[in-house]
Amino acid sequence: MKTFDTLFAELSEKAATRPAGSGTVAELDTGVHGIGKKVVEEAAEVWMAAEHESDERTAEEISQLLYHLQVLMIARGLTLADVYTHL
Ligand SMILES: N=c1c2ncn([C@@H]3O[C@H](COP(=O)(O)OP(=O)(O)OP(=O)(O)O)[C@@H](O)[C@H]3O)c2ncn1[C@@H]1O[C@H](COP(=O)(O)O)[C@@H](O)[C@H]1O
Repeated sequence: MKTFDTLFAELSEKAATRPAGSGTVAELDTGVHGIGKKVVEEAAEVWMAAEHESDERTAEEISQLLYHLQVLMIARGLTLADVYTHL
């Protein structure tokens, strides 16, 4: 099963090698402004799912929020350690 850390490694590799067809590369190319909008959108979807939908749908929306947060971290050049130090 993929974890937060293994997804981050995968996305970092995509950012470095920029393979054709990667949604991550396309999202990175929208910049911090575009990625930030996705983070806010997914956060709202997490909230709505938690209030009104199933556990599975809520977990799915949370996974999407985590994905977009990781893309934002990579766009800003942040590492996992940069974030973990604040946990
Ligand atoms: N985990 C994710 C992931 N989560 C979310 N997303 C993207 O975020 C979008 C979800 O945002 P939207 O709300 O716009 O989508 P939606 O169709 O409305 O979906 P819902 O929110 O309504 O469920 C998806 O369509 C994907 O483009 C993801 N895109 C990629 N990954 C993983 O990232 C890795 C690299 O992906 P690529 O760069 O595309 O190769 C792979 O392991 C992927 O599984």
